[in-house]
Amino acid sequence: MLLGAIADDLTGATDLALMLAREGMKTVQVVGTPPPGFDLGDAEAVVVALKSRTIPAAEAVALSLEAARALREAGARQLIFKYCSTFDSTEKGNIGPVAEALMDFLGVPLSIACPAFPANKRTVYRGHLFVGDQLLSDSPMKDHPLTPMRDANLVRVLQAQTRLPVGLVPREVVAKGAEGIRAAFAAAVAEGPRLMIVDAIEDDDLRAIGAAAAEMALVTGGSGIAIGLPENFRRAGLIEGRTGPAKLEAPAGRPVILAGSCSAATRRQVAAAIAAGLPALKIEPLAIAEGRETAETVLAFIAAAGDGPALAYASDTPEAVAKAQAALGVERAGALVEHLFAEVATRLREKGYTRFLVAGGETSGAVVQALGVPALAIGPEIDPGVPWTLSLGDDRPVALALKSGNFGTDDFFLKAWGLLV
Ligand SMILES: Nc1ncnc2c1ncn2[C@@H]1O[C@H](COP(=O)(O)OP(=O)(O)OP(=O)(O)O)[C@@H](O)[C@H]1O
Ligand SMILES: O=C(O)[C@@H](O)C(=O)CO
Repeated sequence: MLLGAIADDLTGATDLALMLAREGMKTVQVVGTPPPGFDLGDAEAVVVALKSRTIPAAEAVALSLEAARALREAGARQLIFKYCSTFDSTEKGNIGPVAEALMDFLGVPLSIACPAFPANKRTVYRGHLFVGDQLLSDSPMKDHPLTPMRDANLVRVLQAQTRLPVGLVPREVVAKGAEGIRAAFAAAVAEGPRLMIVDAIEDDDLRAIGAAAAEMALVTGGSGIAIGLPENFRRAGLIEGRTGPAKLEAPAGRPVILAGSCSAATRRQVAAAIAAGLPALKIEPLAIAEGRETAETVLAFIAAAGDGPALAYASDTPEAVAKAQAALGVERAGALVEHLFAEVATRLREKGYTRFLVAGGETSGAVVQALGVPALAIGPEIDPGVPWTLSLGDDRPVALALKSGNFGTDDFFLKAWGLLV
């Protein structure tokens, strides 16, 4: 094992694991910190998926340190702390506190922070994060229920979360390539900044940053920050070049789509699936609360839908979500949907369903936890940031596509199945 990663949510971990696999590392994703002796096979990279994005900072730090210790003990020479490409955090954290604690743990003088993921239109320029053509603070992320992002200046955002001085490696330095970036890192160590936001607007920037960070014990960022790291190990003769699988051999069984994400991309995907004639059942939190919608009603719908994938979705407009939240409370509205999907997924597996496409990070977390999946092998890319995966270490394996809310093209729910054999 060469590279260890700690991701602050499940779909983010899958996103990173795909990046590492695509760039040629044998990669395994584990759900939570693996216990001592956990069989990691011949993995060269291991991504630990935590659920630490919005929990209290002290808890996020403790969980991340536990994962870091396990990864180091398993042999990791370099660690990645993976967070969202939209830098999802609050004034208190958890990006700053976790990065700081991991630097202390590893005893390193300098680390970097770069959420850029150009394939999904997240770029950093002069320290400012863009989502497509908009500054982060003008994007829909400004209204996120848990981590509203109202400042696009990442130096300022990160500085509010850490005692360590935060600096910037601007694009004109990144454009000089690995040598130039390495010189900027050396200057920072001499001058005082300990955490550097690094500009990146295209994959070549990230590859140069990766090469410059070959000796850095900790890097932090979105999945894009990993794009250039496998090449360092390849150059050192520690891994062989190889490309990931084009298709995934999924266990025989029926398919289903469970969408608990209300993000704009997911809502477009739901609309496209309905327009294409997929059997679709809309689930409303109020109907669950009043007992009108239950696991039985959802299972009956899915069973009646035939052999192709049926869609059960709670995805709704911001207005409808706000209404449900006003009636039930934010937490209860979310929990009702998550628990229902978790129960439906468990019972579907008992009925022989083996192919699950789940939309939404929290929703995926609830489903994977309910299915008791300990680890995931990474299969082919459906869209940037979303692979098919195969559950590992359980006796009834399932194929899972765990989609971050805002990832994927509009026809994602339709085209994903073509990558399974
Ligand atoms: N109609 C609804 N009303 C209120 N809450 C809902 C509704 N539908 C889903 N939810 C809840 O909203 C939350 C959506 O979070 P989730 O992380 O699954 O999706 P996302 O935020 O789009 O994805 P990601 O975290 O990957 O960006 C879940 O807790 C889900 O149960
Ligand atoms: O980086 C991203 O955007 C995703 O992997 C993610 O973490 C979404 O929650």
